[in-house]
Amino acid sequence: MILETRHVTGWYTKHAPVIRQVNLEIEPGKVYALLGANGAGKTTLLNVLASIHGQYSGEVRYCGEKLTGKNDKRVKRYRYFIPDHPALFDEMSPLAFMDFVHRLYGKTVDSPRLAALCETFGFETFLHRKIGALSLGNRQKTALINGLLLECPLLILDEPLVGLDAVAIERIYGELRAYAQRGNAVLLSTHLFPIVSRICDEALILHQGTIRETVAVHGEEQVKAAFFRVIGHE
Ligand SMILES: Nc1ncnc2c1ncn2[C@@H]1O[C@H](COP(=O)(O)OP(=O)(O)OP(=O)(O)O)[C@@H](O)[C@H]1O
Repeated sequence: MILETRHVTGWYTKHAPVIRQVNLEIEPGKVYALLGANGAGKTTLLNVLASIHGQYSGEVRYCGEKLTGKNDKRVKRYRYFIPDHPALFDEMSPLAFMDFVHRLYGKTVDSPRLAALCETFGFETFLHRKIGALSLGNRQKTALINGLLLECPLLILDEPLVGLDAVAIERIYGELRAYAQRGNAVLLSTHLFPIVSRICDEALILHQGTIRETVAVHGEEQVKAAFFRVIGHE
């Protein structure tokens, strides 16, 4: 098991939890979708799993190792997290940023793989520009390419398609599927059913802070129906 949680309850204000009793099992080889209405608690849960939000009770374990809370340095062995608005350094180039993050993770950039990913995402010409001058989509590509290159056992993505063009969306579908097939796992939050039906094996439906249902994905309509049934809408 790459990631396992037991009874995770998280809050911003004590006595007012926004996620409750979350039990998850993330296995290698699979892509998972985290679905939920606005305010369901998706970002909070992903932040807890990534060891960015420390106000929680219960257990978060990566490969059997229990996290101690916020900023547990050991998580770098296990996960890379791309938030919905990734914090990048505007003065750096994407290449310098990737190099910097790889060093934090005790790794070096795999140049041939970087070249291949740049070609996949049409990113070659942006690699040496200033991040601060990049478009929204190209900033997102910087974070995504970096995450794919780091190849941590778990890649966590909060709404990964924001800002991407149609070509990049098709390409990221392929890259994320391949990422899991290499023995890793992907956990992504989304509001978009096409990504779920195209690349996800399981959908975790979060409603009012609780995982109400975990469904094996067999198609867009099936996931949509499960989602609306859980959240109580047609
Ligand atoms: N920094 C914060 N301080 C206090 N409350 C917060 C904070 N961030 C989120 N919340 C609250 O926690 C709850 C869950 O929010 P969260 O952002 O995790 O939901 P979400 O499912 O990611 O929503 P969305 O789909 O809109 O991005 C909401 O009620 C929100 O108002």
